[in-house]
Amino acid sequence: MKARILICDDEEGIRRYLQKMFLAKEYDVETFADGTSLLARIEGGTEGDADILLQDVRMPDMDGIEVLKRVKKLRPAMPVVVMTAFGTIDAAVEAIKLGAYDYVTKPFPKEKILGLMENALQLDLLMKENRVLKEELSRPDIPDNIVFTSAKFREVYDLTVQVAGSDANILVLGESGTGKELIAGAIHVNSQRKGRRFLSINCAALSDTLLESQLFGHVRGAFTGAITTQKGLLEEADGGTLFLDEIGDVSAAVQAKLLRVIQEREFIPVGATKPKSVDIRFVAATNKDLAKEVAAGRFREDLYYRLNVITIALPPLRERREDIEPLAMHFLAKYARRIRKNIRGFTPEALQSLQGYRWPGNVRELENVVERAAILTRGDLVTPEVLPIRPREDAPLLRPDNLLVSLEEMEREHIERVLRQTGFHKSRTAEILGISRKTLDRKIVEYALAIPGQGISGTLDD
Ligand SMILES: Nc1ncnc2c1ncn2[C@@H]1O[C@H](COP(=O)(O)OP(=O)(O)OP(=O)(O)O)[C@@H](O)[C@H]1O
Repeated sequence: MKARILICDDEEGIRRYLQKMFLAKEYDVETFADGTSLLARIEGGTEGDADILLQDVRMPDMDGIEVLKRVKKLRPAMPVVVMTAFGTIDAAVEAIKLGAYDYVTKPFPKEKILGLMENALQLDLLMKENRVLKEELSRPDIPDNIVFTSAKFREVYDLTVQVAGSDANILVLGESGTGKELIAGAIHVNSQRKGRRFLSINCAALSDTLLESQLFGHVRGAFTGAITTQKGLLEEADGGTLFLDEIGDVSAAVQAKLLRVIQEREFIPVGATKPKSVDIRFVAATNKDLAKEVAAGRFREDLYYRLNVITIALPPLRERREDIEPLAMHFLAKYARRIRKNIRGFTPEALQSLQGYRWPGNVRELENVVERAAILTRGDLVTPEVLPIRPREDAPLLRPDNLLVSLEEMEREHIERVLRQTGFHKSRTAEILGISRKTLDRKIVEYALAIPGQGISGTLDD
């Protein structure tokens, strides 16, 4: 698709020169002789109908900087390149501060302006793609993908749909990997807010400072490294639903700030002075016993009551074994399709072994096990050999007494065992081991531990 360029300059000669040059490069071009007509065009247009603006900072009818400010307000994401005359470098600096992509000083060679515009358009395209990807990533598998046959889960699902419309905050409880995020997504799509955004954040995976800036956003210069103003998830999720995973891990300071958002429906971005108001439904989840955390003084009681207007408790997989087969078939179809293999199902022995296992990591562990099996299976049925679940793996490792191993080896084995037991849930593993998430990530890389679905860990990302 051709990019559409808006050009605003009071000199007719420049307008004609630029128009001819861009048309020759197959761009669509619209020209404007003053700020008023340019703003009228942008105001009347729709999002996405112009890709970039090339604007003179000197205008006959109004200050070019003022025009830029208004343009940025109307179309914050549209890249703007400003043209300045010799001796007006201050205006160029001001324009960049206000969010212009770059500037050129007149007179400019043709190649320079063409190159600059192409770069700006390229960057804009990347940013757009990035935004789409981010949205896709934050979207969980929703209803169609909730698989179950057990009466226990049916009860939970019915309750979910029933309370979804109420707009009350909801607390989802359940062991790691039981589908808490999936249920949060189902609450969102069954609510009035379904046209708006569903965003989620794992409160345990981030340091306090990072969590705060992710949630509340920050203004430029709020802390070292804050080179631009960044909107937080609260602002992004305005009108929609925000899923706070592992709420039980939030520090006292962030708990206080969250309480304020829920009570007053407003928050202050990090480094800002003025509050912003928001309308958000909160769905929080934890695998901790929050009531116990409250009793122990680690979680604010008032926040607990604000979040826990309604509770949905997800049963662990071992208490609803009827769901194992349909879930296994669902994941097998998903992963076989992804790797383009034709696998019909499981042999009776494989199925039996799936049904006999305790599933400490619940559905997430089952999904990982099936994904691995899909990769390793050669025929059209999954056999027990490719299922990395043996009753032995639940049992402690036995080793002849005379076989002495290093502390390191012990550490490696222990970390691996806990990872397995939690269904490769890193935050939970770190908690059990009494180390930070960061340390755990480092050790996973150091010991080259295999995380299902990720292969051998080579990065520090989750
Ligand atoms: N009933 C279900 N049907 C289909 N997929 C499911 C179901 N329950 C869970 N899953 C899948 O299992 C994985 C783990 O689920 P989810 O992330 O919702 O669990 P969670 O309880 O939020 O985990 P954690 O406490 O570790 O954050 C996801 O990939 C999810 O899609």
